[in-house]
Amino acid sequence: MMRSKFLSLLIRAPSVCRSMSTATKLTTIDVNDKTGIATLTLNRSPINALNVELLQDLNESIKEIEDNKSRGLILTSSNDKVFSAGLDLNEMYRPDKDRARLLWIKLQDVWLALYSCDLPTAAAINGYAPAGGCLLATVCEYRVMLPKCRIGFNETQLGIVPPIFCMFNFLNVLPRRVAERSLSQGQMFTTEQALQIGLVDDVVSSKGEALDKCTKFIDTFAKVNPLARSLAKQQFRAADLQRFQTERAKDLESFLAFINHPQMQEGLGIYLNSLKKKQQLNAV
Ligand SMILES: CCCC/C=C/CC(=O)SCCNC(=O)CCNC(=O)[C@H](O)C(C)(C)COP(=O)(O)OP(=O)(O)OC[C@H]1O[C@@H](n2cnc3c(N)ncnc32)[C@H](O)[C@@H]1OP(=O)(O)O
Repeated sequence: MMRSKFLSLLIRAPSVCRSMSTATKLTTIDVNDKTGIATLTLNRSPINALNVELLQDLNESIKEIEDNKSRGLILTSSNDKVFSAGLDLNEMYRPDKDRARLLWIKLQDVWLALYSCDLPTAAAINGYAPAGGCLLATVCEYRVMLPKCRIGFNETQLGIVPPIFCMFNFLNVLPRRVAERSLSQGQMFTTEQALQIGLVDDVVSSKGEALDKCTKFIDTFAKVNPLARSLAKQQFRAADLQRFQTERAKDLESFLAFINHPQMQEGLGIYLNSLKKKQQLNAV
């Protein structure tokens, strides 16, 4: 009797979240003790622009989640309007050479860690997700997004060639023709358009609902053997991973050559200024 009462209490116990990361990090990890799923939150104010430190913390957090044998990983943002603004343009404009190199290496590392992650991954896209933001969302296996946001690889609009790993992500999610066209045009999709073309799997009205949907997605694997699931995923991604490793060094050198080009620097300066001007206009 006592035992069954104890068991029923256990079953009914509310889910408890444990935080795994230290407060000094630009990411936080909360593990739901009931589901065993880890929520990894981007937490770099104001817009989760990906600088060296945020990418470093992301890498460490992904590793921590894998090492702690979580059942799945949900990626989201603490900002209620922006998932991630993509790469921190200040790291690319008039760059410090060593930091720029590090930035790209860390971005490659994050992509690799998520693309080859053993766990099921899902993105709760609770805000805008341009460029690097779209990369983080589309490297995951499932996406749910809030209305009135935008997502896409806008690189070519900025005169930037999207790296091959953007292509790998899109080809996993979109038909080839749509992937090629949207990458080469630098298209940004509204939430509704993203749902229509399959760039996101679902649309919900709150972050809480988005996290619930991601949990449900991860739960669809509950009865699947984890090793078989993980190896099946690796099998699908092996050719991309192989090509990435072959081209990784070249990809880094292209990025460095690209951002050090005077024309590119001029364009970046104008773009950064236009983003700041937008705020000045809003204040008038
Ligand atoms: C081979 C080379 C490959 C290189 C690949 C690059 C991939 C990339 O990721 S490039 C980055 C592309 N990102 C963007 O184009 C996003 C630009 N930003 C926006 O569209 C908007 O900021 C937003 C929709 C994300 C958010 O809008 P919101 O109104 O909430 O905020 P803002 O007032 O626009 O911005 C606040 C603040 O942040 C500055 N900022 C915005 N984006 C970036 C960024 N990516 N890097 C650095 N800084 C950024 C913006 O200028 C404002 O700054 P101030 O407060 O100083 O005015």
